[in-house]
Amino acid sequence: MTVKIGVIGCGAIGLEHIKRITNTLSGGKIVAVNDINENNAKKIIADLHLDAKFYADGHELIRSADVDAVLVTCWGPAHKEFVLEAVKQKKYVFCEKPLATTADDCLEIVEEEMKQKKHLVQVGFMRRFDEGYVALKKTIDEGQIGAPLILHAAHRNPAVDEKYTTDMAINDTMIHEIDVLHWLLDDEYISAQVIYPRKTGNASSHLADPQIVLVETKKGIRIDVEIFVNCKYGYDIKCEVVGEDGIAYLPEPATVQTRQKAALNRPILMDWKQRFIKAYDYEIQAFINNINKGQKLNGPTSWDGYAAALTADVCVQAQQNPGKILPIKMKDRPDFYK
Ligand SMILES: NC(=O)C1=CN([C@@H]2O[C@H](COP(=O)(O)OP(=O)(O)OC[C@H]3O[C@@H](n4cnc5c(N)ncnc54)[C@H](O)[C@@H]3O)[C@@H](O)[C@H]2O)C=CC1
Ligand SMILES: O=C1[C@H](O)[C@H](O)[C@@H](O)[C@H](O)[C@H]1O
Repeated sequence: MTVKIGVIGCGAIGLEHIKRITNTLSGGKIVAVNDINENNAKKIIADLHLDAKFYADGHELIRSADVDAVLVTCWGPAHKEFVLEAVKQKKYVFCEKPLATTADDCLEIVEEEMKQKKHLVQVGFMRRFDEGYVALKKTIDEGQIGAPLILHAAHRNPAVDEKYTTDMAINDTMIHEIDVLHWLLDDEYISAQVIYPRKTGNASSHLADPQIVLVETKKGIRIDVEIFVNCKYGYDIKCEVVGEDGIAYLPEPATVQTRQKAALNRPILMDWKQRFIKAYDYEIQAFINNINKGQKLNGPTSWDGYAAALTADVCVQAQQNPGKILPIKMKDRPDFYK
């Protein structure tokens, strides 16, 4: 069977996913696209020679009998309405992070999905599908470094534009660490604290950059996440887990090392689209395969979307109260999501 897919939001990542489904992955076909920028959406249909229909209304796309599953890749504040509609129509939906912009909105989606008694939602936290993070989790789960005690992480972008704001460092950027680290450690967060080092001269006047977020987990693990979105040198993601018997590191992307002109060189990626390109492929292929085989979705769920949004909400409050340690109080996970 081929999964007939409709895409809502044909911007940067929407186009990436349309290309991968059309040219790289198997079992899926783009049959419908929507975007408030109609011309851009129609240009993608033409440029990629898609056998797809443009829908002026995302909700109509979701309700169409020609669409089996929906990709929500539009602007974050518009995610909730489309995910909720898809769930109500009993359609599978892959929603790029964030699931919704507030924890309460995520809970509305959780409630609706439980009402449907079927796992219909996968959230685009692709690092859980990244080979490096999967290998790092295997090392930890096998006890190779003993009990994890401390985790150091860094999320560095070469630069961001003027529209990027201090809170986006949490709810747009660090949200990846928020989701992947508690999955990696099989643990839950209990508090968050934000501190601000000396500001880089390469950041806009309105933006606090870099930032350090300190998180404690239920097991007592202490996590520090550096977010530095104007680091200039590259798109660089770090994760170091300090255990009682050793240390484990997130593998660096495979790049060729050269020795020339009295220097040792290894290129560093500059673009998130390249750094996690296989993880994006794996997450979307898993979504398609599970639908095709009638299997339960095995990616991040609506509940994971809620957990990330709630943690991000507290981290944003911690940004506004520098140095203050704020509690993270998560609702109990329903059996439906265990
Ligand atoms: N998983 C990942 O690594 C990444 C995830 N993202 C997420 O994907 C989403 C989109 O990000 P980008 O593609 O970078 O943004 P973008 O701004 O390039 O594209 C967003 C598209 O959505 C359209 N749009 C906005 N509101 C809409 C609405 N109500 N209905 C239909 N279309 C609408 C815009 O016209 C635009 O074409 C965001 O939630 C972002 O957080 C973005 C980059 C990487
Ligand atoms: O989701 C993303 C990208 O994947 C990058 O990891 C972040 O740096 C970026 O801010 C965000 O849009």
